[in-house]
Amino acid sequence: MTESITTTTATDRLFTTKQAGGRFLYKIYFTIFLTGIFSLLYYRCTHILHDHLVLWLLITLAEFWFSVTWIFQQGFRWAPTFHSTYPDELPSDLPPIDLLVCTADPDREPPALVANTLLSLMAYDYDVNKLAYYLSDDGGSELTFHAVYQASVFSKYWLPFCRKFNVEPRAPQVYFSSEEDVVNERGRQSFRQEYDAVKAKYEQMQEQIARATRLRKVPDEVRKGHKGFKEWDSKVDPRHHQPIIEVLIRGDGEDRDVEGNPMPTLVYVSREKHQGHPHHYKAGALNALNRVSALMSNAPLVLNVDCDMHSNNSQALLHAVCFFLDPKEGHRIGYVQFPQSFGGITENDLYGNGVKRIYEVEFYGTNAHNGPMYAGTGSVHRRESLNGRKYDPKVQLKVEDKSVRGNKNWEDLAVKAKALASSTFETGKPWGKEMGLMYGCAVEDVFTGLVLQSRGWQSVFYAPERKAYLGLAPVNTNDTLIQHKRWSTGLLEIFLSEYCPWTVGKLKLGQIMCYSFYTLWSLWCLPMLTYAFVLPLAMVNGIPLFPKVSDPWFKLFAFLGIASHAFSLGELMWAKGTIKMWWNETRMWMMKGTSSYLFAVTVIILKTLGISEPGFEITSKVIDEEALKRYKKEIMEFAVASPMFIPPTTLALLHLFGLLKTLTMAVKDGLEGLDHMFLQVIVSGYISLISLPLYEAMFLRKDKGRMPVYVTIYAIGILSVLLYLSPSLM
Ligand SMILES: O=c1ccn([C@@H]2O[C@H](COP(=O)(O)OP(=O)(O)O[C@H]3O[C@H](CO)[C@@H](O)[C@H](O)[C@H]3O)[C@@H](O)[C@H]2O)c(=O)[nH]1
Ligand SMILES: [Mn+2]
Repeated sequence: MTESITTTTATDRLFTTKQAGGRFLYKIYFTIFLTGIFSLLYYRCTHILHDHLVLWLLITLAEFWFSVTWIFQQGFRWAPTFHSTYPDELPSDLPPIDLLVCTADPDREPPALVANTLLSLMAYDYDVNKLAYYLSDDGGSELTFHAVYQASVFSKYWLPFCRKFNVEPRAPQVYFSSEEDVVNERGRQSFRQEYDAVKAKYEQMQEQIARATRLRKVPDEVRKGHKGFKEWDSKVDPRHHQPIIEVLIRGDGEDRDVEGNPMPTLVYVSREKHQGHPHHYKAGALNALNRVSALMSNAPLVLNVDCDMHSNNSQALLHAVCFFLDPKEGHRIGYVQFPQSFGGITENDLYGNGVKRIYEVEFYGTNAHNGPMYAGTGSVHRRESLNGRKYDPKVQLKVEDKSVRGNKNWEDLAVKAKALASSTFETGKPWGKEMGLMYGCAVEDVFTGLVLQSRGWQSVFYAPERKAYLGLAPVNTNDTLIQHKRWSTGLLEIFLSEYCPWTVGKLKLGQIMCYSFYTLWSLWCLPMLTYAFVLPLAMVNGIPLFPKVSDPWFKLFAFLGIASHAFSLGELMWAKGTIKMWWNETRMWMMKGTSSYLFAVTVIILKTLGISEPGFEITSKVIDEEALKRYKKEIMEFAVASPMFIPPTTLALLHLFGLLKTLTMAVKDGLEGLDHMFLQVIVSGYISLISLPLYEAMFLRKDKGRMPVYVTIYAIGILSVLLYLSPSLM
C-alpha cells in the first residue's frame, strides 16, 4: 500500500492526515470475498444434511459467525489513515504534562525494571519544569520504593548526560548494553570521560537495586538516606496498608541535577489498601494517581505508561502535544495513543505477542473513524476528558495551563495527598463510573477509551518513525494464554455493559464494527471449537461435511480457505513480518481460540451467575536462564500443568488421530473414499502440521519446558471419551 491521497494540507497545522492509497484494489478483493461468503451461506442453506441435522446446524452457525467477524474486521481494513506531526512548529511555551507510571508486584515486575522505565521517561526532551512523575506501587513494596529512590539519585547524573549528548534510547539499561555511541564518538575525549563516569554511577545503582532485591531487604545505611523508608519500619502487607506518599524530587527549580539544572518532580505513591474495600486493580491505581497529581501539579495533559514499557524516543511527548495544540482539530482530541511495541521478541515472534497486526495494521484503520481504542500504556490524555467532561462541538476547548506551580510546601502536599489516596476516598463519588478510568472490567483501558469516545471525544493513533515505547511481552505459552484470557474476558464485559458499542451512541459505523470485533472476539471460541471438534469427529465416523472434490461447490470452499490465508499472510508481510511469524501467529490464534477465549466465556458465565468475579492476573516479567535459552531458539515453553493447555492438546491429538485413521482406511479401501472427505482431511492435516510443536512437547522433548505429563494424560482421557461417545452423538 502506498500513501498518496492527501485530505488536508499543512498551513499553520501541527498535524496532517492522509489515507492509504491503493484502496480500490482492496475494494475489489472485498467485493469478491464478500460474494464468496454469501455464496457459502447460500450453499449451507440449500444443502441441509437431513441425516445429520445437528452437525449441519453447528457447522452453518460456525461459518456464519466467521463471516460476521470478517465483516466487523472491515472497520479496520477499509481506510487505513496516517498522521504526520510538525513538532518544529510548536510554540516555545509547552503545556505541562503529568506522567503516571504503574507497578504492582516486585516479584513479577522487578524493581530494576521499574527504575529503568522511570529513568527513560524522566529523560524526555521537554521543559523539565513542566513535567511531574508519579509512580503508583500497588505492591506497597519497600524494594520498589528503594529502586525509585535509587533512580531519583542517579537521574541527577543521567538527565544532564542525555541532554548534553542527545543520546537515544534513554532507558539506561538498554543504552549501556550497546556500546554504539562509545564507538561512534571514540574520538571525543570529553564524551568518553562523561560516559564512563555516568556508566559507573549507573552500575552502582544497579548493584544497589540488585543487592536489595536479592536480600529482600534494604540495607540500613541506604535507609538512612530518605525518611520515606520509615513507612516500612513495620511490615507492609500489599493487600492491607496505609497510604504511602513520598516526594523524591521536588520540581519547580527546588531540586537540581549535578550541573545545577532544575529537575522534574518525582513522587512515589502507594495508595491505601484495605481488605474488604475493592481497589479496582490498575484502574483504581491510575485514578488515585490522577487525584494526587491534580493536587501536586495538575498538568492539563496526562501520560500513562506501564512499568514494563520504557521510552525509546525522547521526542514522543512533542509529537503528542502537536495533536492537542493543533489549531484546527486539537480541541476534539481526547487522547493520543502510541503503539505498543516490544523489545526482545524473537525473529518469528513465537507467541504472536508482538501484536504487529493490531498496531501496524488495525489501529491505522481506526484513525478513519474517530480514532483508536485506548491501549492502557503510551497514551497521553487530556485531563479534562478523563475527568468526565463531555466534548462539546460549540466550545473550542484549549489545552489551558491551570497547573500548580512555584513555592510549594511539599510536606503539606504529601499529607493532603494521602487523603486522596485513601481506600475510602471514592465512596459515594463518581470515580470509575463518570470520571477517571472505568471500573468493573478486566481491560479498563479499552473500556475507558470507549466511554470517552461515546462522550464525543476523538482519539489519535500515532506511530513515530523511531518507536515511542518498547515493552515486555509474555515469553511463555501459559502467560500468553492467560493474558489473552484476561483481555477477552474484559472485552466481553464491555459488550455486556451499558456501554455496549451497539447501543452507546455517538460512534461511527466503522468504529462500531471495530469495537464489535474486539469486544466479541472471545465468541470466536464457539465456531473455532465447532470446526475443531466437529470436523474430525465427523471424519472418524465417516460423515462428510463439505462438498466432494468433483462437486462445483468445492471450488468455493477452496477459494475462501486459500484467499483468507493468503490475505492474512500478505498483510503480515506488509507489516514487515516473516512467513514463519505468520505460521506461529496462526498457531497461537488457534490455541487462544480454543483455550483463552473458551475460558473467558466461562469466566463471564460464572460472573453472570454471581459465582465468581474476574480479577487481574499480572503478567510475569521475569524469565529463568534455561527458559530464556529455549525462547531464543523459538522452542515453545509449557512447563506448568496449566488447564489452559488441555483444549489445544486434546484437539491436536484428535486431528492427528482422525487424519491417520482416515488415511489408513483410504489405503485399505481405495482412494475414491477420500473424495468425500478431502476437505476434512486437508483441515486435519493442516491443524496437525501446525500442532507439531505440541506433539513434540508431549512426546519427544525431555527439557523442563515440555508439556507436563498430567496435561497429556488429561488430553488422552478426554479424547478417548469423545471418540467413544461420538458415534452415538452424530
Ligand atoms: O492491581 C494491579 C494490576 C496491574 N497493575 C499494572 O497494570 C499494568 C499492566 O499489567 P500487565 O500484567 O503488564 O498486563 P498486560 O497484559 O501487559 O497489559 C495490557 O493489558 C492491560 C489491560 O488488561 C492494560 O492495562 C495494559 O496497559 C496493557 O499493556 C502493569 O504496569 C501493572 O503494574 C496495577 O497497577 N495494579
Ligand atoms: Mn504489560
